[in-house]
Amino acid sequence: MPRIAIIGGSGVYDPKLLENVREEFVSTPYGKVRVKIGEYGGEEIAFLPRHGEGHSVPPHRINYRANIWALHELGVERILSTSAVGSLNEAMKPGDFVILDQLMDFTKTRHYTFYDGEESPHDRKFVAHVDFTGPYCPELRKALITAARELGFEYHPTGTYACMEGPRFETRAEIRALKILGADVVGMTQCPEAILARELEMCYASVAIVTNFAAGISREKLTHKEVVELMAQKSEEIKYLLMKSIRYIPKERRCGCKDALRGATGD
Ligand SMILES: O=P(O)(O)O[C@H]1O[C@H](CO)[C@@H](O)[C@H]1O
Ligand SMILES: Nc1nc2[nH]cnc2c(=O)[nH]1
Repeated sequence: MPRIAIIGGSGVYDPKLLENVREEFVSTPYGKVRVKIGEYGGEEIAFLPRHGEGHSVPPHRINYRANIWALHELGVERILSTSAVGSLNEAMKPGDFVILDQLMDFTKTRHYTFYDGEESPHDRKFVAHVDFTGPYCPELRKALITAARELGFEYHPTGTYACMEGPRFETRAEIRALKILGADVVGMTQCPEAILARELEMCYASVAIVTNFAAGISREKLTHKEVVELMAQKSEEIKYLLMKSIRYIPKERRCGCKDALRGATGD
């Protein structure tokens, strides 16, 4: 049973670090999910490409609830993810790694919760308001930071991610506004992915890889091609970072993630 999962974002479509990979189809109340499960470092790791194998699913159409529910069904407690981002912070350059610690949600049409009361398509029919002060697991963040430092990568131990609806990139005015609001990087997939993991009391952290300066800061036209190309250039480093991080994840969970529902339901 995999305790740890990796969710691969743009440019991360196959679990290069896993061996003896098998596929499991997990039925969830939100649909079926195909998950790869392999071995690394003597333990089972699950892998899920959030955009599908051939990047066929755009960010606003990803079935985040099915994905996170499926990993929970498999027994996953800890999720590491990658996210390709644009940078609003001149100190965060293309190719840099940012271990996210905060996010802001500007998405519009997504499904943000498992807790729809009586309408929930499962037996968790209660109302829940989870604390999300710190959206990322401190223990997973520490593992990513330690690994990035030891590997000698260009990394930033904190960063605020603004999640936009997409699939278009931003206007110059939107980036100007996000910078005033304190965002460091911008993407399209951390919400509701991070929220849903917390709602199922799973630990979640994301390593953002800066692929470009954001609209109005970059002198070039923004292209998804550039995003995927840079992610391809970074694929070995990303693999080493994930492999090393996994070794630093404590066996015992001492973070608050595992008790996220305590007090959230009013009982
Ligand atoms: O966040 P990931 O999945 O890395 O994908 C990023 O890359 C795409 C834009 O090129 C968007 O989907 C953005 O969210
Ligand atoms: N929203 C958004 N996502 C990205 N992913 C990679 N670059 C970008 C960007 O500039 N904006």
